[in-house]
Amino acid sequence: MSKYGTLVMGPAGAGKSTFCASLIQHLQNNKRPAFYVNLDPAAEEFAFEPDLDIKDLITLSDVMEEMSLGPNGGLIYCFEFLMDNLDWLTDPLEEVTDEYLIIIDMPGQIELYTHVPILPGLVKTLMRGSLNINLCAAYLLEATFIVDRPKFFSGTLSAMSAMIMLEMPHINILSKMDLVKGQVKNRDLKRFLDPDPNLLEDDPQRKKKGNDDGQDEVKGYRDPGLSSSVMSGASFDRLNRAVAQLIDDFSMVSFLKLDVQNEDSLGAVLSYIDDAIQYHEAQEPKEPKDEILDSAMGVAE
Ligand SMILES: Nc1nc2c(ncn2[C@@H]2O[C@H](COP(=O)(O)OP(=O)(O)OP(=O)(O)O)[C@@H](O)[C@H]2O)c(=O)[nH]1
Ligand SMILES: [Mg+2]
Repeated sequence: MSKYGTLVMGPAGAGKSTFCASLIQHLQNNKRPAFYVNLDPAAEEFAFEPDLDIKDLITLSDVMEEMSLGPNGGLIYCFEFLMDNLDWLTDPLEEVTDEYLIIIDMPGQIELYTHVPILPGLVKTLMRGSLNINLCAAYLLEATFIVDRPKFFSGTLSAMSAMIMLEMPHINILSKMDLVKGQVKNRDLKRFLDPDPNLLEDDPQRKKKGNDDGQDEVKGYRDPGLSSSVMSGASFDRLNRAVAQLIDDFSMVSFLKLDVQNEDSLGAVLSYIDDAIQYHEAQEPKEPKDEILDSAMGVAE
């Protein structure tokens, strides 16, 4: 029997848990079951109670207190502990049947997705061996990043880094679209959904900074603040262009739009996840048949 799931990842506050909750609600509205796994050992509140919660195994606050670690070191410790106790995760997942969408809510510490080699091992356990879950990564980046173009490319680079490190079906999502509604023209938005390195050349902020720099030079004064002295110089521009070019050369990252308040938007993202994991191919056409039979026999729902 196959199993199906999505691993919801992305930087801190990108909207991962909100997306998980909205997706579960959307699945329920469409009579599809979800199995919700929380792997964030610091998460406190949930719109839907997780079916499996890492806090029943280990909590970040206990680790920080008992091991005298900070939040990031503590999180890595929690994941190492999880990897040493994988039965806690794999045993209940063995029981999950193929109609379920397993939704795994991850923490937001970016080092987990970039350079700590824990996630590839976890993904391998979930996707191979006896569990054999058809798993798709859903990497969220919040749409407000598009206001600051260098920041957008830096976020896109982290998405690409996760794609390369995890080697699994992967979709990237621009979350919190409601926050940029009306602020970006559709034509411009397309250049973010399919990242265009020329966005940096056309950056209104850069042009403005350029002018500001010019004035500073005339006055022989430079603001000692980090943002103007380091983050707007020619080398910073060159670095950003190199990052954008790298992303373009790999041609791997494109984004889907997500507005969690909008059922159509959730439905569209879900259909990409379903396609990536081939969910529908495996489903027995039992429900429609039952419905036809029921209606033929005059059985009320
Ligand atoms: N306007 C708006 N706010 C959102 C949306 N999604 C999440 N938020 C808010 O953004 C904040 C972070 O949302 P979470 O869902 O907790 O984000 P997360 O990625 O799970 O955060 P961490 O687990 O801490 O990394 C919360 O205050 C949410 O209410 C959205 O689609 N639109
Ligand atoms: Mg969260």
